[in-house]
Amino acid sequence: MGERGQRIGIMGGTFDPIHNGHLVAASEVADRFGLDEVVFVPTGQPWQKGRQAVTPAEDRYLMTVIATASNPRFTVSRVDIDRPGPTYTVDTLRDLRAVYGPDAELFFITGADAVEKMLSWKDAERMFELARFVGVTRPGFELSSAHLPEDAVSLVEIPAMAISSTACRARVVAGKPVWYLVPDGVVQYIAKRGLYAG
Ligand SMILES: Nc1ncnc2c1ncn2[C@@H]1O[C@H](COP(=O)(O)OP(=O)(O)OP(=O)(O)O)[C@@H](O)[C@H]1O
Ligand SMILES: O=C(O)c1ccc[n+]([C@@H]2O[C@H](COP(=O)([O-])O)[C@@H](O)[C@H]2O)c1
Repeated sequence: MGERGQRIGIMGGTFDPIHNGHLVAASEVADRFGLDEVVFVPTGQPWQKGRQAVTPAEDRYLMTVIATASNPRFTVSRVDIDRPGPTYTVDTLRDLRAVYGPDAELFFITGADAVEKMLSWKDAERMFELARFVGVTRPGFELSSAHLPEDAVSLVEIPAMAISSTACRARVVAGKPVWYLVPDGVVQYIAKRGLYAG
């Protein structure tokens, strides 16, 4: 306390599994905004994902820890997986504000697909008051903030990573490699736990 407020990025996601697109997004925004830390926050129950079951939270959490362990500025928070019920970003931001204190500046990072849907998120108006939002480019999606409150979201172009968790899961089901799409330790964790094998 007493120091200048820390600049904290928040990278929320289902991370089923975490892939290099997530890591590049966090790294680029950290560089662009001079962030001190990026906290990766695996979701508890992602209520807007169109499928019934996601992989157990502990597996998604551990993959996120493995993927981020080598970067001194990346950390992982359990706030969303430890909170019962559907995951809402408005709650994530309240919880992380309590952790980092009133002086911290919070930057919530999302890809272009998430930016499209943001107005449908719970208490969106309140949510925009609790953090700055940063939307990053993603192949296959238009990045625009025209539908959002003015100045709520900053847009950032990042190197195009045509990777999705859906495609990674489908590759594992089909017996294809996910090397170099996800970090090495995550490839090994998926194999060790037999995730996505069908
Ligand atoms: N390749 C990518 N480039 C930029 N942003 C991405 C990329 N993949 C995911 N994101 C962003 O990361 C956040 C978390 O994404 P999520 O965990 O849902 O991954 P996903 O690949 O979109 O998953 P799925 O294919 O299962 O829907 C979202 O804000 C999403 O827009
Ligand atoms: O707050 C909401 O209502 C809300 C609705 C959909 C997604 N989110 C958050 O957006 C982030 C990316 O979500 P997803 O579903 O693309 O993995 C993650 O942190 C989610 O908790 C939040």
